[in-house]
Amino acid sequence: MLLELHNITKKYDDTVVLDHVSFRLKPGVYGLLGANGSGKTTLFRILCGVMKQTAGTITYNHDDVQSNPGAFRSILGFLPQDFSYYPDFTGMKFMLYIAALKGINKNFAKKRCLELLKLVGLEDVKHKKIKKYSGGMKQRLGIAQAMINDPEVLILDEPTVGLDPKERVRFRNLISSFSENKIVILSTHIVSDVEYIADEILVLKQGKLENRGASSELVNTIQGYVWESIVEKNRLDEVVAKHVISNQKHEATGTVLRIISNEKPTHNAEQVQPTLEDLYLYYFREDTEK
Ligand SMILES: Nc1ncnc2c1ncn2[C@@H]1O[C@H](COP(=O)(O)OP(=O)(O)OP(=O)(O)O)[C@@H](O)[C@H]1O
Repeated sequence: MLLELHNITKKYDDTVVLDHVSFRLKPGVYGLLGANGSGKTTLFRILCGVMKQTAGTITYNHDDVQSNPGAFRSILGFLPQDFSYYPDFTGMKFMLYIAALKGINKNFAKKRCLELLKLVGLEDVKHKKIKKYSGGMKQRLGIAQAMINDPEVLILDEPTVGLDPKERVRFRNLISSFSENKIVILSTHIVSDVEYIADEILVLKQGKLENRGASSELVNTIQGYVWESIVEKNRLDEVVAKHVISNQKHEATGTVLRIISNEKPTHNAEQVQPTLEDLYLYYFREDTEK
């Protein structure tokens, strides 16, 4: 299994939204990390054949996927960001409906849908209407429908948006358990979603693949740029205004600031070990300030 993007470029009129994005993915979990508007959804839509790139090619096992879209679609599972559920359908009916759309044999479909609903923890509510499901339950149904054809490539666009921390953890565990011998690509701007489960993180910034690597490798690239400093109350506003602040904690002696800066930001600042959250702020400081 080898998915390769070669110089994928997408323009809307004169605006370049994806700029020569190239990467090769073998089985594993990949976190596509980017601020809002960095091009994640556009990239996924192109990968899934919903949209055509302006230039570049995509190959799967060295075959051009767009010259035989049916073949690629049959091994692809997709959970779009704006996935629409039919609120009056039950979970089971919805799964059977998706199975029918994918042309799965009726007898097999029932067995497969039950199996998947069980796997995502919706067995007990399979005959309940989706409008009664919580956000987390809907997302779990979303992943179940994306898995219906036992895909080799699974694409999940911001699957954890709107989930509470407990559901997020559950969702992450689910993805890990599904990921064996699959290429799973998951986009998010929530760092903790990918920090633990992604084998590799792809950082997309303003349409360009800025960096890729294991979380620890990427974090090492900002070694020396993360600081902690105790700042007295009367200087707090000034320091906060001048720097990218990753965290603020009020203590009796003053405020402890975690600061992202190429240079020592205050006289008493001390270097600390960076985290992936710091890396995100380092890459997307302009985007997050907007
Ligand atoms: N149909 C369109 N016409 C023009 N510009 C578009 C169109 N669709 C998206 N864009 C622009 O392309 C850029 C990338 O959008 P995209 O939705 O791919 O980003 P994203 O990383 O998925 O962001 P988000 O996390 O907000 O969904 C944005 O600047 C967006 O405004």
